[in-house]
Amino acid sequence: MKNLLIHNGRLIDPASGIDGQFDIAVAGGKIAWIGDNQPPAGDYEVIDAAGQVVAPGFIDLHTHLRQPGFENKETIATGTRAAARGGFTTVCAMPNTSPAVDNRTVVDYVNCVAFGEAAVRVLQIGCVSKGRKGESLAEFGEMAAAGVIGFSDDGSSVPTSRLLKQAMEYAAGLGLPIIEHCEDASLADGGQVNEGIVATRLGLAGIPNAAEDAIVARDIALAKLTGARLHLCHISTRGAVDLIRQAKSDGVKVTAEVTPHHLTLTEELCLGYDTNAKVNPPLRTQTDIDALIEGLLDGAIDAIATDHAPHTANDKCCEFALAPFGISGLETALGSLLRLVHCGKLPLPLIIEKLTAAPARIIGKKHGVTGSLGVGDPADIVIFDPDAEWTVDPGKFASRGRNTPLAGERLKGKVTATICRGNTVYREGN
Ligand SMILES: NC(=O)N[C@@H](CC(=O)O)C(=O)O
Repeated sequence: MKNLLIHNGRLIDPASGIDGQFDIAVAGGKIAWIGDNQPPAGDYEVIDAAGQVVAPGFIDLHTHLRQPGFENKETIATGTRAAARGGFTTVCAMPNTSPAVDNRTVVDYVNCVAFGEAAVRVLQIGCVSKGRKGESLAEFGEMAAAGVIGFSDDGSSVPTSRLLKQAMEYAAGLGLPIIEHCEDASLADGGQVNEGIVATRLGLAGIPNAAEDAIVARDIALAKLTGARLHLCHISTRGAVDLIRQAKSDGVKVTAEVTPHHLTLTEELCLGYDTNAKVNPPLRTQTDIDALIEGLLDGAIDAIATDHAPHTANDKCCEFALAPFGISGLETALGSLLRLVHCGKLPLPLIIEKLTAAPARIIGKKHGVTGSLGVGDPADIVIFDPDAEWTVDPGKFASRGRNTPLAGERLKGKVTATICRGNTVYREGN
C-alpha cells in the first residue's frame, strides 16, 4: 500500500467542520496528516485534486448486493465495484438474498466472500424474521455477534405490530436499530406506481402515500413504547416527513433515509411504461420531493442512501406489472444529488454530511466507520469533480444491474477517485 498525498483539493469534512483548501496525507491505511503547508516527510504518490472536492468516502446504508442467490443480478464483487465508482467506501448489504441473511452462517458467508472479493467495506443488515416471512424472529443474538449493524425485512414491512414490538425489544437489548421498509402490504397490494393521476392514465394500480405513512406512524408508536432505535428506509412522502419530524421532537429514537431518485425524479417518468422507473416506494410527486428536501434541511431526514436494487435486463424487459421493483443507483447517486446543488436547492456540504457523518452516526462507532477525515481515521476518501458533465451509459456500469431510468441523461458531478482504507479502489480511466 502506497502513501498518498492528495493535493490542491477543496476538503469538505462536515464531521469536523472543515471546508477549505487543505492537503491530506495517507499512510498505513489511515489519515496521517491534514494541512495547508508541508506534509510530513515521506515517499508519496501524489493525486492532484485541483478544482475537485475531497470528502470522506460515502457510506450507503441501503445496498442490495444480491449474493447469495441472485448472482445474475449482482455479486459482492460487482456491487462493491459499482460502489467504488460511485464514491462509496462502505455499503450496508440488505438481507433479501436467497437464502436470506437470517442466521450467523449466512452473515459469515457474506463476510467471507467480501473479505476476498469486495472492493469496499461491506457491513450487513440481518433479517427481522426467519426467511423474511414475518412469522418468527430471526437469530438476532448470533447475527449481532457476527457483526450486523441492524435488522430489516426490507422489501416488506414487519407485518404484525406484535412481531415488530418483540423485534424492537430484542434489538434494543443488543443496542441495534430496527431498519424498516415502510409499506402497508394490504394498501399497496398489486400497486405498480404512485396512486394518482399517472396511475390512472397508465391504467395501473397505485400505491398511495398512506401505505407508507400508516407504517411510519405504527413504527414510531412502537419505538416510543419500547425505547428501541428505529431507522426508516427510503422515505418518499410528505406525510412521513411530518411524522418523523414530530417523533423526533417528542424524543423518539427515530432516524430516516431518502434516496437520490426520490429526491430528484417524479412519477411522470413512468408515463412511457419504462420499467426502469418502477421502484418501491414508487416515484411520487413534486410536493413530496419538496417535503423531502425540507426534511433534509431541517434534520427530519438524517441520511441519503441509494437503495441500489440491481436487476437483469431480462427481469425488466416485460410488461410493467410483471417487472420487479428497483433502480440500480450506486453509480448515478452523486450526479443525481448534485442536480439539487447546481439548481440551488441544497448546499453541497449538507449533501456530503448526509452521505458520510450522518450514516456513520446511525451505524455507530463500533463497526469501524467514522464518516470523517480526522487524523487516525481509516483513510476512506472520495475525490470528485462537481462540475464535470457526463452522460449516463448503463452499458458502462460496473454493476450488473443496468436498470436505471437515467440512461442517456446528462449529469454534472463525477467521481474521479475512491480510496478505501488507504487503497485506491477506483481511479477515473482505470
Ligand atoms: N426498492 C426496490 O424497488 N426494490 C428492492 C426491494 C424493495 O424494497 O421492494 C429490491 O430488492 O429489489
